Amino acid sequence: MISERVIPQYMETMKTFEPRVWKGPRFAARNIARTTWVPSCDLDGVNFGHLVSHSAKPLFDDRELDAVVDECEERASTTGWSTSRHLNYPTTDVSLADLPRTLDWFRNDALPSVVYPFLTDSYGFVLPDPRHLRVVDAFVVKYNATNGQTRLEPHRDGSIVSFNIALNDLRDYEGGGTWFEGIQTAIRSPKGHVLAHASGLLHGGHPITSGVRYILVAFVILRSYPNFATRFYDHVRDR
Ligand SMILES: O=C(O)CCC(=O)C(=O)O
Ligand SMILES: [Fe+2]
Repeated sequence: MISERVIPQYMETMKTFEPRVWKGPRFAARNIARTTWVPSCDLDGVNFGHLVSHSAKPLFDDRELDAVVDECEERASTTGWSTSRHLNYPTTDVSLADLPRTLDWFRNDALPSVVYPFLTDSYGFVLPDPRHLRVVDAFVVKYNATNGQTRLEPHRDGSIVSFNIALNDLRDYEGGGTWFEGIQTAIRSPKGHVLAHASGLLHGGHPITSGVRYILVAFVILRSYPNFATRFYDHVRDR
């Protein structure tokens, strides 16, 4: 059920997404409104926070997101979409490693100034300072109701925290969203919103019934924490 077991490669791939400069946050992370689900509980039954965290506002401009989709479609028009990058639960995707403009924006701006602060603020009960976080895989996923993949079956990612950035508008497709088995809900994320979750939660891509949905998905680990998938094990095992 765990989709990613190729952990040794993460030591190499994390270098691709390492910020060259650590910019300060764009917003004070504590001021980012968010909706949360799935309370975490430690063994004494104490809840320290929630395992799913969704920004209540867009954290990126349309211009930045449109540039990601444009570069991705431009690249896919020559080399095609990949459907074999993830072994057990493959998405139709393009790696950010193949999108130079997007990669530069992602590693040097989006991660250090927006997403990492959002994650450490959402998961302060387990994640330390943003500088310890490392993305090990990041890719643009396309769901297409008429020609291509429409869903992703429930699975668990092999990182510590996963997040996705919605790259297009909810009106561009029907259905869709990130499905969480534990709450029996698909969270439909408006353009620019960031949806983060403990990677080990059982989740999937809810089927779209019309249109096209684009998201940027990334898997995050802690630099120097070797046992990634089980970091949240006590929290996710029944969910
Ligand atoms: O479509 C989604 O919202 C989920 C995608 C996902 O879980 C993944 O790519 O690992
Ligand atoms: Fe996933």
